[in-house]
Amino acid sequence: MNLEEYKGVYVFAQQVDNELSSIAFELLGKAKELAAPLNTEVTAVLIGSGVKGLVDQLAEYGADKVIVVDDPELKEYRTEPYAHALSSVINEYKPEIVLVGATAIGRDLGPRVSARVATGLTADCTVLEIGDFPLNAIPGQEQKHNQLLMTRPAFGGNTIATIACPDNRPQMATVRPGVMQKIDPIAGAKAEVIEYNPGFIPDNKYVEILDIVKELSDTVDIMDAKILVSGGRGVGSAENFKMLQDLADVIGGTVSCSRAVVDNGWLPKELQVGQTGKTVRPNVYFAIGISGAIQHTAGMEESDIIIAINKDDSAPIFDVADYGIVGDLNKIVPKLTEELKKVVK
Ligand SMILES: Cc1cc2nc3c(=O)[nH]c(=O)nc-3n(C[C@H](O)[C@H](O)[C@H](O)COP(=O)(O)OP(=O)(O)OC[C@H]3O[C@@H](n4cnc5c(N)ncnc54)[C@H](O)[C@@H]3O)c2cc1C
Repeated sequence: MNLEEYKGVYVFAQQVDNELSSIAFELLGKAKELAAPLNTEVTAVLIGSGVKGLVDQLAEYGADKVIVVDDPELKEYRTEPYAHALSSVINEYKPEIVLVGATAIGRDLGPRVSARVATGLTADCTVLEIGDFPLNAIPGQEQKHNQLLMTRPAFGGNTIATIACPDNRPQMATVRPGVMQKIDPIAGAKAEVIEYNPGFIPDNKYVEILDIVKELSDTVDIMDAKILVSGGRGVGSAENFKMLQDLADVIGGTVSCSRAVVDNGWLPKELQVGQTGKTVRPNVYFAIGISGAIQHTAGMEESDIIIAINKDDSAPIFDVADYGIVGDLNKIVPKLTEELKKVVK
């Protein structure tokens, strides 16, 4: 493998029902940052059926080029044709870096594609940067420059590992939604468009979709909420979450929770924040009766303002909190709700 042949930072621009997923824009933001020290371009790979109309949005969020693979076989996500499309793009255009969202689709697609193009993939990265590998080379050891350094929690979140892929290309990573920042869209930006179709031959490996049943939810996605009122085991029961809901109602917030709450069956998994839940970045995050385990803080520490309420003044949540209230949540939360009612119109 001649590594010099591989150029450019590529992003799998996930779309569902011909609507781009937020992760596509987040990855473009990161790709732009990575492309600068490499002096290279950002390319979005847009795969679907009738998706050409989405090209301009990708340009506005940072794509210099968009490779469009448009085929009726790609209308709904199916592993085989999508893996064929993305691995064919990689074999044809030889990117140096490929970023994929760690969504349900990306988690299925990324590893399969990396195996097909015979390279490595680091899953669930929280930090991506360009640097030297190994960081501290011992005398006589070759240090490679301009490598993609991919950082992710390891061993159940108890340590942080930085992984590189120095001998193969492309360097592939999946990134969880909500971790990377989108750029402010540049209105009217245009990208070079390349249409590419590797050909699709439906065979008995293609899954036939008989029906799609959409789940309807009346709760706000916690990843979109500006204010989160998050409760932990300290809340004590499912019924006691009514107290957190009352607070959320007054300030226009959404209730979320720690994993202990989900494990106890008090709230559904879709409301869980953290390493095995969702990564959130609201303007205000209330952590009520949450100890602040690393697996929880990994999913919320980027919030603008963190307010912790805990009866234990040595709880680790206070290490990441901007404001802390030490005391019994059963007394503090109703008082806070009453006081806020007076000021919030
Ligand atoms: C691989 C792995 C992945 C994980 N992923 C996640 C994840 O995604 N999200 C997540 O949250 N966790 C995750 N965990 C679990 C995590 O390690 C913690 O066990 C969990 O976050 C603890 O939840 P908690 O803070 O609600 O409960 P606890 O740790 O039990 O803390 C309860 C807190 O409430 C306080 N408290 C109790 N009563 C009151 C009161 N009356 N007033 C005020 N404060 C009170 C206590 O002082 C305590 O600090 C994961 C663990 C592993 C191993």
